[in-house]
Amino acid sequence: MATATSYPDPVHIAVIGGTGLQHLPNFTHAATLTPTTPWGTPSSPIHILHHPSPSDPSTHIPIAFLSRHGVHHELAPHEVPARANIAALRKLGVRTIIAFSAVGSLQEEIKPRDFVIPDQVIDRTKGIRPFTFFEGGLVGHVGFADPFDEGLNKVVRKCGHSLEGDGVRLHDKGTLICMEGPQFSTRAESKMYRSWGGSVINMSCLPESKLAREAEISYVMICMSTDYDCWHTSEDVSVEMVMGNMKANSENARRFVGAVLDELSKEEHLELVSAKHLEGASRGAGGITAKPGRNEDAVKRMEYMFPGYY
Ligand SMILES: CSC[C@H]1O[C@H](OP(=O)(O)O)[C@H](O)[C@@H]1O
Ligand SMILES: Nc1ncnc2[nH]cnc12
Repeated sequence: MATATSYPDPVHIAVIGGTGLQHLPNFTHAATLTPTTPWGTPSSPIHILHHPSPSDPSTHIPIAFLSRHGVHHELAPHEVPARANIAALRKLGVRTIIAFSAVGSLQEEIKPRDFVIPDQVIDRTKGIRPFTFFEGGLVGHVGFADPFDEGLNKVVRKCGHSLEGDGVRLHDKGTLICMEGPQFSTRAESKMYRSWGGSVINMSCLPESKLAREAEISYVMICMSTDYDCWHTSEDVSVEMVMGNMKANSENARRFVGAVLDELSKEEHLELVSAKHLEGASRGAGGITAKPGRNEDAVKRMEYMFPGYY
């Protein structure tokens, strides 16, 4: 059967898969989309998967899946077209993103293969990644005090804890350091991040989560620890170590994501996954540029996500 290349209905929930989580098997595949946005093409085709509705298994909830580093992990963290990814998801109707990431642990108690749901992030990227939709004649400033959606995080934590004792260990909170990479940190940097209160470290949360906020999409990140970076007495991080732990624990990672999708598909979470609480935030944020000063092309680009906003 030929794969559909379009999807007729809005899709509210997306999963962004990271290192070692390039597919979500065990879901019915409904369509493969290859959109182009004013910010380029996304990292990978977007797969629309059908998730059986918990209240009526004869119906389904569509889920969008995107592989952050490309289908074969060919995009380095600084090459991920985050604006195209987020814009394409928004255009599909996405209002909730469950992002997945392989992270280094900066704390003894966060052991390799443990899961962490961060509630804060420290930006250690270097400004070389395009990081905003608001530029070129349309200025906007959105709030980012709490980078991860607390309502969604509560649901994610509950799902993670429900799998505990079954191989899953979960830490409810944490400060994520997002570094530039692609090289791993020096030992001095790793120790400095610990002194800052960092819990885990990756190279992928930013600008992804900032752009999601600008796109009025709720965003959370499920992190899986793969190593102790290089501050610990154990062996220093390497790609082999990251991939080895990801592979060994990938079944738990998939079960975790599956449990979150099961829960979010319930009718009681409809309001939460529609991110009603973020609606209009970017209209106000972008209102700072007076109409006569708005650049036509910048406004046109934003029309892709927000028709009629500016
Ligand atoms: C392969 S180690 C470094 C790489 O792993 C993480 O990827 P992701 O967040 O997409 O799971 C980290 O952020 C780096 O991109
Ligand atoms: N130690 C580390 N530093 C940055 N990103 C990572 N992803 C997995 N382990 C990491």
